[in-house]
Amino acid sequence: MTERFTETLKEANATAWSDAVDHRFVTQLFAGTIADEVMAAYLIQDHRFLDSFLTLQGAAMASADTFEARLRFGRFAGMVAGEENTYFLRAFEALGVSEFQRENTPDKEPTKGFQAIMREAAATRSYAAALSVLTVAEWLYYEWAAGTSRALPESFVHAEWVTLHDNPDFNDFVAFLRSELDRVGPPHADVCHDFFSRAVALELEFFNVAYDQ
Ligand SMILES: Cc1ncc(CO)c(N)n1
Repeated sequence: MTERFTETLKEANATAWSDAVDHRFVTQLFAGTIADEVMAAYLIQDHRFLDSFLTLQGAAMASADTFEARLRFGRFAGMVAGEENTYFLRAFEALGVSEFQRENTPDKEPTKGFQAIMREAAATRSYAAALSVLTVAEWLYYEWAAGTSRALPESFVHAEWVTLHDNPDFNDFVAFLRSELDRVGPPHADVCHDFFSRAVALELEFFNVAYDQ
């Protein structure tokens, strides 16, 4: 049997992929030992990630070739714009992050990098390109969140960041993204490899810079 296209993409980026999945951010998140300043710095940047992520989902919805896919993107975008966004607002409150602080914190490099690659992928109007970036973002998060049987941390700020990326709907969305990229990616393999590997590198950097204070 030939290997799945998405497996080939992941294997081509195996080192950066596992460095991100096994990052100390993840270990400390599960242990509940992550410093509040690190979690706050990460979430401030990630709330901006969410904005560009929704933009790219809109582009994927527009460029998808089936009604079924558009329905799936629509449902997921509703969850992100709803309960996931609400998690951020509750977490900022619990961590004592004010709106002033959020507005006056500059974008870090990986945040800018994600905004740029998502804009770039959207501008190609290629479903395969959009899927390559979306698949990295969701599949890599699925792997660190669902890949182990670790107990959930106590604080909702930590625990819900895990369960947002390990629940039946999220896991189904990851499976959907992979099967879509397996289906439409191979004729555009070079473009997919390019977007996929740049997105994996950004994921690793995104975790790294949460520790730069
Ligand atoms: C940086 C980053 N990658 C992936 C996800 C999952 O959506 C996220 N929230 N943030």
